Amino acid sequence: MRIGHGYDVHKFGGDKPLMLGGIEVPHTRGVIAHSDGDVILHAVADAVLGALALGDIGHHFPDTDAAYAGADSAVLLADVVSQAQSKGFELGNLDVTVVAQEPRLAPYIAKMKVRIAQLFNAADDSVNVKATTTEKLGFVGRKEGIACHAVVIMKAVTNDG
Ligand SMILES: Nc1ccn([C@@H]2O[C@H](COP(=O)(O)O)[C@@H](O)[C@H]2O)c(=O)n1
Ligand SMILES: C[C@@]1(CO)OP(=O)(O)OP(=O)(O)OC[C@H]1O
Repeated sequence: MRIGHGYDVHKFGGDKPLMLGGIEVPHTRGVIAHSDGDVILHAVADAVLGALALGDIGHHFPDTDAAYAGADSAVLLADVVSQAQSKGFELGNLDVTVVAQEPRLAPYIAKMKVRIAQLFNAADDSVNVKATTTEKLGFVGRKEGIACHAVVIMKAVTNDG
């Protein structure tokens, strides 16, 4: 088993829809990013890459590469999952904490969970997504952006079935 941690931040702004956990979350503001700016999927991808000692998403999908302009982060995560499979690893479990003063995410958490599990070809109960504010403290509290932490266990694929 291998453990990995991922962390990402994106600043509110721009004119893109707000993508979080692979779904569009209705909000007055999106975030500034080279890709679609899905801070949850970026943290998750970094956690998986970390678990397998494969670097980070900036290394695999550089923000200087026009190929990733407006990229669907679900496609980037699927690529990372495929790299993990090639190394003989699959999802054990994933725990995500998204840190946002706004918008209120509780109504969308279940859908994010299902979408992320789908991207791993894993059972829904392998994935947990939770949200917290920072009680109006710091850049998140000032509603300047959204942060996300992800912790993952990747387990070796067994062929005893
Ligand atoms: N963007 C957010 C942040 C939090 N929640 C939910 O509210 C609960 C209380 O948040 P605290 O910051 O006081 O811990 C939290 O447990 C989340 O369920 C939310 O929906 N959206
Ligand atoms: C996802 C990538 C893809 O170009 O760009 P951004 O959307 O800017 O996201 P970030 O988390 O800053 O960095 C990783 C990038 O490689």
